[in-house]
Amino acid sequence: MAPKTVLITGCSSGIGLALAVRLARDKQRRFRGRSGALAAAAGPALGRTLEIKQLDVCDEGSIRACLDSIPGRHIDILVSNAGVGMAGPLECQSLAAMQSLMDTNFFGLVRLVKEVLPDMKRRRGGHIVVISSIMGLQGIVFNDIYSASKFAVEGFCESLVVQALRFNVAISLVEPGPVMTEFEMKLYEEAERADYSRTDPETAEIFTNVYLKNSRDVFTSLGQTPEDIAEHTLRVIEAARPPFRHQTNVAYTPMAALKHADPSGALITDAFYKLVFKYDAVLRFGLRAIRLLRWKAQKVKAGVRLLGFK
Ligand SMILES: NC(=O)C1=CN([C@@H]2O[C@H](COP(=O)(O)OP(=O)(O)OC[C@H]3O[C@@H](n4cnc5c(N)ncnc54)[C@H](OP(=O)(O)O)[C@@H]3O)[C@@H](O)[C@H]2O)C=CC1
Ligand SMILES: CC1=C(/C=C/C(C)=C/C=C/C(C)=C/C=O)C(C)(C)CCC1
Repeated sequence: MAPKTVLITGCSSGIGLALAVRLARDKQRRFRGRSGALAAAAGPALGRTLEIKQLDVCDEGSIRACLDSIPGRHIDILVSNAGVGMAGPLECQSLAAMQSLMDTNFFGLVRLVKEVLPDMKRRRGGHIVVISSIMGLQGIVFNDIYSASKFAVEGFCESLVVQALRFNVAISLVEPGPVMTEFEMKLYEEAERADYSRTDPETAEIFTNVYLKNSRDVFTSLGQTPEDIAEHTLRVIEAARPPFRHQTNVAYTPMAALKHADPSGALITDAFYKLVFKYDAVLRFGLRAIRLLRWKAQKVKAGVRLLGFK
């Protein structure tokens, strides 16, 4: 099988970086890629199965220049990963910042697909893999704009997939829950800088003392590594019949199921309300228990390695 050309956006850190490194180091050398800035992590794969390119998903010219530099503009797999986060009370966020987030997370994908899909349709083959989020299926308190951007991504792909299939082009949405990357750190840094005088004291208190505190615990207890997401994405890429949706974190599957179990929306809204405002002690206890179990599991794994079993 000839190696496949993969274009991954947003490779300077996090999921994009882990995926680019994973594909470039594929033992069977099935992938050839061009991506963002990641020379340091690429090691010996650089220049052989990995090439680095500048690409701004908010700039059509930059996308076109990147594609034009690829022989025959031939891309087998596009991984649309570039994205930014935003969390906090709506009143504290400027419209310009919201529009910029939509421009990256949603229109960035649209710009890429507009450039790549016609070539894939002509060739009657290709795969567009989109790093969406569990928040593209269910909103989470104080993530109003970010979640809206991922809902837009999901709606766009859901509409497009049927037409694409007619041309033998697959579309897949990868839907991670929390992942431990710079994404999380950037959110906390922004929260430190935010001007909470733009909202009422009660909302500010809920965001900083309830949401942010629990969110940190959620990331440490339920968060996946970017390498985990790279493995999940690889499985989606390798599949003989790629799934349209793929959730990476089983802890979040009940959340999405609850939404669809009750079309009125009462079940899921009520569950979230209670988790945030009523049973937060239970939530914290549960998260602590999960952290402890994960820590124990790591120790066991390390012990097994030490004994030479792996
Ligand atoms: N971390 C998480 O908890 C989750 C993340 N996701 C999604 O995963 C994707 C990757 O995020 P993650 O790895 O966590 O975060 P990181 O912040 O580590 O990585 C984001 C990447 O996107 C790039 N990027 C941002 N804007 C642009 C742009 N205009 N053009 C090109 N590249 C850009 C960044 O590059 P640079 O900084 O150089 O601009 C960076 O390489 C995002 O789409 C995010 O929404 C989904 C679920 C959970
Ligand atoms: C589950 C849960 C919470 C937080 C979830 C978070 C913080 C999820 C983050 C997901 C991300 C970052 C997805 C990125 O695309 C709360 C509201 C604290 C309390 C209620 C239960």
